[in-house]
Amino acid sequence: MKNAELASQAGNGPVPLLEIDNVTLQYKTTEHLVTAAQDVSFKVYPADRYILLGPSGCGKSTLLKAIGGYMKPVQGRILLNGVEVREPNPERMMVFQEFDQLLPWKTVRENVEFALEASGRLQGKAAAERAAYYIDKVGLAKFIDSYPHTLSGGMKQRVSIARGMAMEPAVLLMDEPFAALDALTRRKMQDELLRLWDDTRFTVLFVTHSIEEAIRIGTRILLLTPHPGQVKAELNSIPAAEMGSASQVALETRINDMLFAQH
Ligand SMILES: Nc1ncnc2c1ncn2[C@@H]1O[C@H](COP(=O)(O)OP(=O)(O)OP(=O)(O)O)[C@@H](O)[C@H]1O
Repeated sequence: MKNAELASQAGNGPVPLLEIDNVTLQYKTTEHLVTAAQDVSFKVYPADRYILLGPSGCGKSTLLKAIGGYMKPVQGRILLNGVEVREPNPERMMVFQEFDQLLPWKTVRENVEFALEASGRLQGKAAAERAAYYIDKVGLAKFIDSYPHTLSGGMKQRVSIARGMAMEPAVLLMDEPFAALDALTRRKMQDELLRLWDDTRFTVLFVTHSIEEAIRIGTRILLLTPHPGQVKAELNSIPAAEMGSASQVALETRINDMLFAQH
């Protein structure tokens, strides 16, 4: 039996899927030691849409990299299902902001299949079927045999999301995935992500510096202080039906005040 199940049976309440426990992250360059995040703790539960929100340079991407297993904490631990994260793994798939995450010489279908096969997740017919399923989910069935250079930025980003979701990771890590899109496409992609989530209830950890995006996408929002990032607060977002209402404005104002408060 897994540790998480044991803890749950011991009556310790809901068990986090992901636990960031007192984590400090640093970069060592030849001249400097940069502390990107300091003593950060938070917990992500299954089916959370968990947002890391904070000003530029507060260490959001660095935290995501460490959760992805690309960087080791100098202090603290990162646990997925009770097991310490030590290296990258398909259980923690990343989707980045850049549009050039796809292999240009492979079609949409081949890009998604390749990730499944190279990671050892699925092979052959099973990989092809899984790829087609998620490409359809992101509305690109008609473009399954197209090459990336023939797609718009938003479409390429959809392929990256399909590729991440096709791995059916324990947690999908998204680093400002819509930041480089125009406002209209960005809004459409946000709605699409929420529709996908309604369908499959995956767990997502999403980095943004847009307060509006955090409220729209998130169920819970972690506010980080300016560099080096420390936890300022953790807030619940509002239900989708309240977007555009006075409660959205109130939450935006509250977050804004907290992010720009001096203490
Ligand atoms: N490879 C690196 N080497 C040295 N310092 C780095 C490196 N990457 C990031 N940093 C520093 O770590 C700090 C946190 O950077 P990070 O990219 O995690 O912030 P962020 O909150 O994601 O910012 P943004 O919203 O602008 O993307 C910054 O001070 C940055 O300069």
